[in-house]
Order: sequence, then C-alpha cells, then structure tokens
Amino acid sequence: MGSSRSFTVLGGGLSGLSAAFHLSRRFPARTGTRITIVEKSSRLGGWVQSERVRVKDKHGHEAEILLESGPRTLRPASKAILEIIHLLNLESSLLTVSRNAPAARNRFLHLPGTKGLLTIPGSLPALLVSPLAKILVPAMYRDFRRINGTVLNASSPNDESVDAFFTRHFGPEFARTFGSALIHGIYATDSRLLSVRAAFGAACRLEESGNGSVVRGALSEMMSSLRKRKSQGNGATEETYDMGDIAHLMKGVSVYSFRDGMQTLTDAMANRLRQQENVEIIHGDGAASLTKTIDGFQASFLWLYEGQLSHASTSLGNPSPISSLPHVLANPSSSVTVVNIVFPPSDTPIHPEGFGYLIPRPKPDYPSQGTTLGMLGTVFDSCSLGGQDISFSADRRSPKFTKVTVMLGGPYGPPSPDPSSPEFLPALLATLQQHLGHSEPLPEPCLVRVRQHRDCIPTPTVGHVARMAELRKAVQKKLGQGAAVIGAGVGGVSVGDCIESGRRVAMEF
Ligand SMILES: C=Cc1c2[nH]c(c1C)Cc1[nH]c(c(CCC(=O)O)c1C)Cc1[nH]c(c(C)c1CCC(=O)O)Cc1[nH]c(c(C)c1C=C)C2
Repeated sequence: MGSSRSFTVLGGGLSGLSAAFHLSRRFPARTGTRITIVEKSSRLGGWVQSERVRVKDKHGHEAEILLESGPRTLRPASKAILEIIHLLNLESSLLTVSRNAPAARNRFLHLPGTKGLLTIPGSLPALLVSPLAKILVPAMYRDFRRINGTVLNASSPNDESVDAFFTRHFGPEFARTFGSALIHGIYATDSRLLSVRAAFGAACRLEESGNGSVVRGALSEMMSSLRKRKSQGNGATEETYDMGDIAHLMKGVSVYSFRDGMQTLTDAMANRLRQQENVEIIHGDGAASLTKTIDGFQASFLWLYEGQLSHASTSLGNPSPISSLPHVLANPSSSVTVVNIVFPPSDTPIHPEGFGYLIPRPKPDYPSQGTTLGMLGTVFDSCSLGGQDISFSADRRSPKFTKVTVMLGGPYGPPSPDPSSPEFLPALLATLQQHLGHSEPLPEPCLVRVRQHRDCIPTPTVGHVARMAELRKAVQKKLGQGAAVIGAGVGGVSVGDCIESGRRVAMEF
C-alpha cells in the first residue's frame, strides 16, 4: 500500500461521494494516495437537496418547515447507508418512521377520471372489502395457476418490459393500474419501457423458483427464509459492514430520514472528504472543461479512474474514447417537476393519514406532451417527516402546517400550464382538491416551491442488464483495470444502490 496511487472520481453525486469516501478510508493521506473528485455543479450531493423555510399563516402561526426536492426517505435494508451513518456519527440526527405508523401502512391510488383516493389493501380482510379487489383477486389467481409457463431464465439475457412481465403474470388491468403507478413512483417513467430484469430482478428469480408463478415463488421463499432463521437463531449478524449498534436502532422501522433532511448525509460525507489532506474537490470551471472532453458523460454515470486527473483528461482525449464505448447513451431518463406545498394549520385535514398516493397511466394512454399537468403522485410528507418541522405555536396541541410534495412530468412531458405561469398553481390546487375528494377548494398555501429536475432518473430500458455487462467489459478493455463505471444509470437508482455501488468499487481497487 506504500506506493502512491491516484484516483479521479467523475461526479460528486451519491455514487461519487460514496466511492470517494470509501477510497479515502482505504487510502488515507499517509499512503501517499491522491483522490480527486470532479463535479460540474457548484455543490456536492447530486439530487439530494434539503432546505429549511420559515412560514407564517394569516393568524400569525409560524413554523420552520424542512423541504426536500429529491429523495426524502431511506430504507433500513441498505447496510451501506447505515454503515456511513455510523462512521460519520449521524445516529443522533436520525428520524425514524415505525412500521406501524399510518405513513408506513396506508398507501393510496387515485384512478384517473375519478374523484378521491382508494386505499391499497394491506391485509386480507382489507382486500376483501376493497373496490380494488376486483383487480387484485383475479390477478393473484391468474399468477398462482401458472404452471410451467414461460420464465425469464435468471441465467439468460432474456428480458421484457415491466408492463409485459406484469401482464403475463397478473393480467393487463393489474399491469396498468398497479404496475404503471408503482413505476411512476420510483422511476417516473412508462412501465412499458422499463426493463423488468433491471428494475425487478428479484421478481424474475421468484418466477423461476415458483415454476412460472411469482406468488408461489414468493411463498416458498418466505417459508425457506423462516426455516433458515429458525435454524440459525435470530442472532445472525452482518460482519462485512461496520454498522456499530445501528441495526438495533432500525428494529421495527419502515423508513427513516434525518431531522435536518437528507442533505445531512451528503453534507457529512462531503465535509469528511474536505477534511482529508489527500482529497481535492474540483467544481465548476475546472470540471466543466473536463466534462466537455467527455462527450458521453451523463450525470447518472460515474466514471472512476485510477490515474492523475491530467492523465484522465488526456487519456480520454478528443474525441473521447467514451463516445466509442457501447451503450453509454442507450438509456433515456425522466425529468420530474417537484412541487413542495405548505398549507396553513387547519382543523380540517388536507389529506388522509398515509404515505401518499400514486396515479396509474391513464386510459387509453398518456395524452400528447404539453397538454396536461401530468401528475404522477403526491407524497404526504407531514405524515412521515413532520418531526423535521419546528412549530413556534405556544399551544402544542394546535393543528400543524401540512407539507405535501406533488410530482409531475416523466412520461407526460413538461407540465402544462407551465410552472412559471400564473395559471399553474390554481390548476394544480384544483387537481389536488379533486384527487383528495374535497368538495370545497383547498386553503391557500403559505408556501409553494417548484423545482424542475431535468433527466434526474435514468430509465433502464429492456436489455439494460446485458448492455451494461458489455459496457463494463469495453471499459476495462479500452481504459484498463484502473477504470470503472458505476451509478444510477448503470446499476440501481435508489439511494442505497448508489451508496452501495460506490462502496463496492472503492473496495475493489
Ligand atoms: C424526484 C423524484 C423521485 C421519484 N423517484 C425517485 C425520486 C428521487 C427515486 C425513488 N423513489 C422511490 C424509490 C424506490 C426505492 C426506495 O428507496 O424506496 C426510488 C429509487 C420510492 C419512493 N417514491 C416516492 C417516495 C417518497 C419514495 C421513497 C424514497 C424517496 O424518498 O425517494 C414518491 C415519488 N417519487 C417519484 C414520484 C413521481 C413519486 C410520486 C408520489 C419520482
């Protein structure tokens, strides 16, 4: 480890920060290793952005509200994130949501052309009385009786769209109603474009182990993991992640965030990196000139080079070899308009208690671009993350401000009316009123914040996994073992996936 090495991380989003963080742990200053992060924007952290705003209503109630414009919650299943939280001593900043909380239990759908929300049943008794039973019950039955049907063999490169996979197993009604809504809420894209192998690799494995049926596969997996747990006892520990006692804090937790928002995590990583003598962060101009030479460089990719920055740019050359790598620009990505709205305290609740609601693809299809607001769903932030807000009301029992986030765009294209026009907010509030089933107009918001995120979520289209394997091979062949490509555009899109991929690549060098 004594010889001096040099790493260049292109991109200071979640994957880049994680890669640089783990590289700097493995190769501290005393090893003579240099680590350079190149980020074209003026800040690190990618799409994660938290902001505190002061709000006041007509009656003088005041509060400080935490708004998120990117991801807002994390899942305890990602050990790579828990490890970073532990290593950066962020445990005391955590805000957890219990599995029994309404935000974890209640999820809703709004069906286009109807008024109000439908509860997605979370138990058998709830299913039996749900209006959605007429879609859900036949869907489960259809899958359950599939025997020796076509399977996307896990070891083959076969692939299909999420919509085609759900249609095969659960029927077209389920695929459109539930499948498209789920994909709106994760990828903000059309489920007919998305690769099932990339998005739901686990479902393909269940299909195979269930001999053609995902439900049977899931049941048999549940049984075998129960058996395993019994034979191992409950004390199975994770030895490869340095998580301290944090797994204990996550018992019974459905999702979590931080009291000051998700930026707590990215700021803490960035600050730790800034403190390292051997880490340099290049923003803006320096990064822009490098980015220009990398004509295929996309925000969703992270290129990690072992070599000097100057070597990285000269070795990329002009025209850059990246343009000759296969599949770099194969995937489209979705743009999302994120609207944070804060409503004043009121005795009449704005929405039911729960996570929020999603909206499926309309029938017969998405309208042509620029003709609709294009709402994908709404998150009821106060339910899960109300603990981030600070009320200055003397009476602790008085009603609180309500924060929600409306997501628009994706497959609908840019919202119409345009968010900068005066018609936008009235149209948005009227649509929200209809979705939430209110007969009266919603109260005037105290604050509305609109952010337009261009190309923020990559869409791994059908064939993605096989294409990325070819890309990785080509990277190694052209740029050598000292180069790697990771990030949301290559692997998974969740915060956990990005942090995990940065960690993995740093450990491999
Ligand atoms: C900017 C909008 C985003 C939309 N999806 C994502 C972002 C950042 C990314 C994303 N959202 C979810 C996942 C699955 C993995 C997970 O961590 O749960 C991913 C990769 C699920 C999810 N969807 C919504 C929320 C609040 C969450 C929890 C995770 C998070 O906070 O991002 C709601 C939601 N997200 C989008 C839409 C259109 C939407 C609608 C209500 C797009």
